[in-house]
Amino acid sequence: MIRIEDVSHSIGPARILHDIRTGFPKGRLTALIGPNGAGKSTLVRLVGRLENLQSGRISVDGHDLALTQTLELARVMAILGQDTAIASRLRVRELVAFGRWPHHNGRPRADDHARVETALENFALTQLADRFLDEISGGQAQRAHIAMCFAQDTPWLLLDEPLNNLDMSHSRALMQRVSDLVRRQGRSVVMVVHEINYAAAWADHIIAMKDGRIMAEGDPDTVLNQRTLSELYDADVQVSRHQDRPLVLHHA
Ligand SMILES: Nc1ncnc2c1ncn2[C@@H]1O[C@H](COP(=O)(O)OP(=O)(O)OP(=O)(O)O)[C@@H](O)[C@H]1O
Repeated sequence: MIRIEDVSHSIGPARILHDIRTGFPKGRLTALIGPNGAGKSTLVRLVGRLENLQSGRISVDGHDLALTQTLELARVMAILGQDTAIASRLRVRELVAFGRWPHHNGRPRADDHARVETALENFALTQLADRFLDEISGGQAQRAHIAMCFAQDTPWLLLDEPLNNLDMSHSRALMQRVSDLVRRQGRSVVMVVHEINYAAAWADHIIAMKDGRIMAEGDPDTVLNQRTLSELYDADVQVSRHQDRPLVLHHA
């Protein structure tokens, strides 16, 4: 479990997170939802240690994040940030291979190469593996970054808006793959999602954030109701059902 205790965060005079106390359950797919600016990315970045913790405590499977070595953390947790614009003169295969670094420290073995090829295949990137990142589309580049996270082969995956730029079929394929990781391999995934029905269809646990606070958390049936969602997004929504899961309708 990832435990988050009394975490507050400020940027300059602005308070971004207010005393967050929550947990991401182990072996589950957790979706973080909420309007733009709610603090979802900031929370994910703090958990992934891309941002320094200013107050409170975060622990991953009992290990205090503040006391964990970077290499050790990279074997436990892979993180896909929102800012994926890295060196564009890198080929797709080279980017995905970075995911193996925490395991081989610069000396890849046959198993590392095999896992890179599997990740490329899983995200339909084999044909693009020798292309440079600035020679592929935004959605293809997004898939390459996700493939790098998968190649890292960690018990925890933190994905900040992984569906960005993905078309419907690749979005569904990603959700299926993530769900497989959770259900068949017992991994734990936390993802920020804007497309609420992906959370409704696939998540085990949902955390709804607004204005730097947690507004609701629980299983999809608990969180995805008309009252909570209307308040969360300041918009009228209807909640129906499809295949025994909530289906959120927000077409005026
Ligand atoms: N570098 C920064 N300087 C000042 N304010 C920032 C900075 N980064 C984020 N913020 C502010 O922090 C708040 C939370 O941002 P954050 O990116 O965590 O929200 P979010 O819920 O992930 O939003 P989105 O859904 O739009 O990605 C916002 O009000 C944002 O304007």
